[in-house]
Amino acid sequence: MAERGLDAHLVVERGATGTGSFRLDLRLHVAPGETVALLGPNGAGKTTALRALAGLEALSGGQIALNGEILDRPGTRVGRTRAARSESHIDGPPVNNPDTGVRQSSPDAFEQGALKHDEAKRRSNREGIGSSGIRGSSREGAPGQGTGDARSDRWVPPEARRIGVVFQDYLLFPHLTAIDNVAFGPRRRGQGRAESRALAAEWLDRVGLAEFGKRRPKQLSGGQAQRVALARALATDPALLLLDEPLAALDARTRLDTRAELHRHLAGHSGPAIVVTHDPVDALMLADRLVVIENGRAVQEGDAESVTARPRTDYIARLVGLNLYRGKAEGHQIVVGSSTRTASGSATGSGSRSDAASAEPVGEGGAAASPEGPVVLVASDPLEGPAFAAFPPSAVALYPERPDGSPRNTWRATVSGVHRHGDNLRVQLDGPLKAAADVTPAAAAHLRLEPGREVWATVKASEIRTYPA
Ligand SMILES: Nc1ncnc2c1ncn2[C@@H]1O[C@H](COP(=O)(O)OP(=O)(O)OP(=O)(O)O)[C@@H](O)[C@H]1O
Repeated sequence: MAERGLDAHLVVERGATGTGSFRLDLRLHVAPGETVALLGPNGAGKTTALRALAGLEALSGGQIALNGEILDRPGTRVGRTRAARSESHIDGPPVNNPDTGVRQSSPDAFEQGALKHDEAKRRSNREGIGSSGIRGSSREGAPGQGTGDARSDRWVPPEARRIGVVFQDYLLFPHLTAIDNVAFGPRRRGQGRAESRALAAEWLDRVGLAEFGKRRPKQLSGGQAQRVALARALATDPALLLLDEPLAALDARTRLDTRAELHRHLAGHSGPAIVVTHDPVDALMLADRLVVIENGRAVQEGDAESVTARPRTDYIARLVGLNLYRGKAEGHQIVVGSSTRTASGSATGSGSRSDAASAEPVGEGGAAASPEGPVVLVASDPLEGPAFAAFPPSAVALYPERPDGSPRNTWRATVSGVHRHGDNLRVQLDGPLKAAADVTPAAAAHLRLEPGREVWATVKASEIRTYPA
């Protein structure tokens, strides 16, 4: 039986474009009713992944299956057809796809995109892609049946994919009213005008905008426009919902309300959903599972609790606000650092560790390996082998002099930067263990914290979390 939900292996390769090359290689399995957050730094490939799923960018390899139907699968005879269709989607104004809500900045851009898309379709048809967009004869295998290396090339164009997309800038058609924006998708899918408008009215009501149907996008607030965009995506009853930074353009207050509402709608959506976000709070609130991507690959995935409790890369550590180091654990000790020299004033409990394994600390603020050598941290929980050690900036205490009766982890550090962090100040520390520490403004004044100032830093063993690397 065909697998329900999304089952995708997205491989997108971009050759050198003057700014270097990029390869996305990402496996995504999203169950019906499940929401996955795609998180990652700028340029990680999140938008590329969404575009590939929506059909705006052709895969170079792998395949996309939605409820068992293959939407994109480059075959072994990749030739002009794929090149032609990818070129038509990547360049110029993005392809207009009213069903999926693809970006367009003006009616002109909309028309140009539509024309370009029509031309691409004509070209595809000439080259053997039928109106369903599925290329391949029975000789090449039935739909959905992979045949190992001799795979058939299959492609379902964006407008034929049952996918709803909400982009961060809402992408409503500016010349259409809210209700016509929402009705556009059902209309395109062949429903009558009255029926489409009735459905649109129902969806506007569901997102709390029953009274706003006659307004044009520029007469709506950011939060309202976002809700119209969501209604528009949901009105087509999509099998897959894609949301690209759905809350990014909203102010803090609207964001809070809209997030809660979006969460409700996602809970009511029976298909798989993917939310791209930079914001860990959005990810934690909206998603059942997080997939963190860096450089086009998944570096960590799991539920919010496991990812935030045990970050495995510097990016995730920053996201959740932890100091993170990679090293080698020997019982309660974990050796972090890149050379074998022990820095004076490093964490107590460290002798000269000439046997220390080379280890690479990853630290808050992009810390590199300490040039001063390894540091031995002492943690409450014992562990053996390659390990991560993590602690929050709030666990670091700073002193002008070495404190008496020091906790197990005490080291001398130099302040390299100070900036506001909520009600406190976040202090970047250089030295044998690069770290971030949070202090109150009063403590910062008392310690006269400024770049170049030498201080003593401590962390209790019970505050250091260790886990296998
Ligand atoms: N049309 C394009 N042509 C060539 N390279 C591109 C194109 N669009 C994006 N890229 C490159 O592909 C890589 C992935 O970009 P993508 O937009 O998917 O990242 P992202 O994770 O969504 O980033 P952000 O968070 O900044 O939106 C980047 O290196 C980017 O420079």
